Amino acid sequence: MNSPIIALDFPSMKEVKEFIADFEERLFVKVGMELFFSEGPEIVRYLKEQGHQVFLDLKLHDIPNTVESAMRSLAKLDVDLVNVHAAGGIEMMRAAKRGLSGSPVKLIAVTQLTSTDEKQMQQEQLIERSLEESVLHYAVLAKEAGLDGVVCSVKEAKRIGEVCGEDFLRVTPGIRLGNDSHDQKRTATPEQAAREGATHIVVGRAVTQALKPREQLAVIDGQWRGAVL
Ligand SMILES: O=C(O)c1cc(=O)[nH]c(=O)n1[C@@H]1O[C@H](COP(=O)(O)O)[C@@H](O)[C@H]1O
Repeated sequence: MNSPIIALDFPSMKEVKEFIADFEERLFVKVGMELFFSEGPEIVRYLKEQGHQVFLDLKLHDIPNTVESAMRSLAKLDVDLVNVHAAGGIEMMRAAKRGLSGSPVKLIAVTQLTSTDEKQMQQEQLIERSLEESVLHYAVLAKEAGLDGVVCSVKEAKRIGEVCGEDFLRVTPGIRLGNDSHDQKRTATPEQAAREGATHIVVGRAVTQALKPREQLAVIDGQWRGAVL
C-alpha cells in the first residue's frame, strides 16, 4: 500500500520545515505551484535530501515542444512523480514522456480536476458527455501516450483500473474525513479510495490544517490501509 501523498500547500520553506518537524518518518510529499513558485528547485532538493519521496505537481499544459523541454529540466531534479494536463493532448503527453526519457521519474496526467463537477464541465468545456466518460477518455489517451497513470477522483478510479490495467496509477486527491469539502467537488474518504482501487491518495488541508497533523495523518493512513485488509 502506498503512503498517502501529503500536499505541502504552504507559501514558503519556513512553513514546510515547521510542518515536517512534527514527523519522524520519511513521507511522500507533493510540491505544488504555490511552494515551487516561491522557493524554486531548492525546496525539492531539500525534501529529497531529507529522504522524502516527492511528487512535483506543476500540471504542465503547453505546446509539445515546450513541455518536452520543461520535462528535461524537471528530470534533473530527481523527483519521483510529475504531471501534465491530459487536455494538452496525446502529442503533448508523448512529448512530456520523451523529455523524461532515461530518467526514472513517473509521469501522470490530470484528467478532470476534482474541483470540477459534471454540470460545470459540460457548460464551460462544452463536453456533451458524462464526467466519467471524459475522465476515462483522458485516461485511455494517457495510457496510449505511454504515461504511468492519471490523477482522477476516487469515483472514477475503479473503472480506469478495469480499462487501463491495475498497474496504471490512479492518484486521487479530494480526500476528506468530514463534511468540509472546501473547493473540491468530487470528494471521498480514505476507505472509499482504497475500496475503489485508488493506488495513491493525496491529502492536503485535511492534514496540513489539522490541529495535530501527525495524529490526523495516522488516522487517514489507518483508514486507507485498513479498508483493504
Ligand atoms: O494534481 C493534483 O495534485 C490535483 C489534481 C486534482 O484534480 N485535484 C487536486 O486537488 N489536486 C491537488 O491535490 C491537492 C488537494 O488538496 P486538498 O483539497 O487540500 O486536500 C491540492 O494540492 C491540489 O492542487
